[in-house]
Amino acid sequence: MKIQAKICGITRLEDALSAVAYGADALGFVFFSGSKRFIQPENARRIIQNLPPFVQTVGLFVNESAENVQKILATVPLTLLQFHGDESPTFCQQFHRPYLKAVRVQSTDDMLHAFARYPDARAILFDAYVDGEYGGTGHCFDWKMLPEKMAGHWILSGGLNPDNVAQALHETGALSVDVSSGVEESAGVKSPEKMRQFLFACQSNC
Ligand SMILES: O=C(O)c1ccccc1NCC(=O)[C@H](O)[C@H](O)COP(=O)(O)O
Repeated sequence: MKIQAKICGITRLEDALSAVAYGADALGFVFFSGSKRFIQPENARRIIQNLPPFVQTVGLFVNESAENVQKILATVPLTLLQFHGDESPTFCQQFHRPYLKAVRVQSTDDMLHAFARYPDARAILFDAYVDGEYGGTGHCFDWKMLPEKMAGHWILSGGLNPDNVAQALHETGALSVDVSSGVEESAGVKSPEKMRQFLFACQSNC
């Protein structure tokens, strides 16, 4: 099975084009003003307009107001929404768009409950829990916490990089991965070489 990979925290067109050239399936745009990778909606729109048509464009939100999510949706052609805060199922559903729900993992129960709580999510994204931070931390969670059987689609995230992604895929059986800081030169600036290595490792895992 082909491993699907999302490169998150895109802020520059050249990074988006490199990621796609190396085989990324999805690009993430962070609309959370507390992030070092925040992108203005107009800039995200300009980048997305220059992408080939079949690349998924993921808009990432953290406890944003519904009004602001709607405003961003009116400007930016997003194919998927990613809710990375404490959003309720009702909140996530109201936009009538496919969505991912991120869970910052502290226990196996957290993961099992997420599938029950967000049954209509396209996938649950499992990320590391770091106190006081919502994401993009560069930390892994303990993959041993992953349950034997998942109730739906899921994405492995948190602290992945070119050096550990093959091992992560091998140990967890993940079919979809997400990375941000592990393929960066500095916050919000991606490294073409790290993205190439990361995506090559994913593709070699088929
Ligand atoms: O990337 C951010 O700055 C960020 C900030 C607040 C909430 C979520 C954020 N990123 C979400 C992602 O999907 C990241 O790719 C995910 O957290 C993994 O990040 P990393 O451990 O740096 O690979």
